Amino acid sequence: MKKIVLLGYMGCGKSTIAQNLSKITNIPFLDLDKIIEERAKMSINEIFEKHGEIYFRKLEHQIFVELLQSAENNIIGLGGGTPCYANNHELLKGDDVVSIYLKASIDTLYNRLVYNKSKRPLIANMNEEEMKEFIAKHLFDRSFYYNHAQHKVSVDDKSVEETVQDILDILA
Ligand SMILES: Nc1ncnc2c1ncn2[C@@H]1O[C@H](COP(=O)(O)OP(=O)(O)OP(=O)(O)O)[C@@H](O)[C@H]1O
Ligand SMILES: O=C(O)C1=C[C@@H](O)[C@@H](O)[C@H](O)C1
Ligand SMILES: [Mg+2]
Repeated sequence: MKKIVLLGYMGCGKSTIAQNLSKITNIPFLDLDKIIEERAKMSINEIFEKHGEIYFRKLEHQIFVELLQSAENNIIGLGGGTPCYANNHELLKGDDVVSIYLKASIDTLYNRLVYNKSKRPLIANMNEEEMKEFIAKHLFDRSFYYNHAQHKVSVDDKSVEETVQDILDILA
C-alpha cells in the first residue's frame, strides 16, 4: 500500500483531516511536525528560536525521507513548508506515494489562523493586517511547490467529513 501524504499551507487542515482519515481507514497517522518536536525534544517554536529555520528545514527533510522509506502503511501530514524546501516537492511524485494538496483560499486560511497563530513561528508576531498580506504573498510563492502533489482537494466551505470523503474517493 502507498503512503498517503497530505500537504498544504498552515491551517489548511492537514492534522485535523489526517486524524479523521486515520480513524476511518485504520491507517496510522504520522504528523511530521510532531515527530520533529519529539526528536528534537523541543517545540517547533523553540527549534526556530534556538537553532534557526535552516536547522529546522534540514531536520524536516531528513525525517520526511525516513518516514517515506519505512515499510509501514501511514498517513503522513506534512508541515506547511515541507514541500517548499530541500527538493521535498520531488518526493511527492514517488510511485509509492499518494500526495494530496489540501487547497484553501486566503480567506479560509486567514480565518482559521487569526486566533490560532501562537504555535506557528512564521506568523506568531504579526498583527491581523500583516497576517493577511503575508498569507496572500506566501501562498502565491508556495503554490508552485504544492501543485506538485498528485491530487488536489479544495477545502473551502467544506466540513471535515466532506473533505475526508473527497480523499476517500481519491483512494478508492
Ligand atoms: N472544515 C475544516 N477542515 C479542517 N480544519 C478545520 C475545518 N474547520 C475548521 N478547522 C480548524 O482549522 C484549524 C487548522 O487546522 P490544522 O491544525 O489541522 O491545520 P494544519 O494544516 O495541520 O496546520 P499546520 O501546518 O500549522 O500544522 C484547526 O483549528 C481546525 O480545527
Ligand atoms: O509553513 C511553514 O513553513 C511551517 C508550518 C508548520 O507546519 C511548521 O512546520 C512550521 O511552523 C513551519
Ligand atoms: Mg498540523
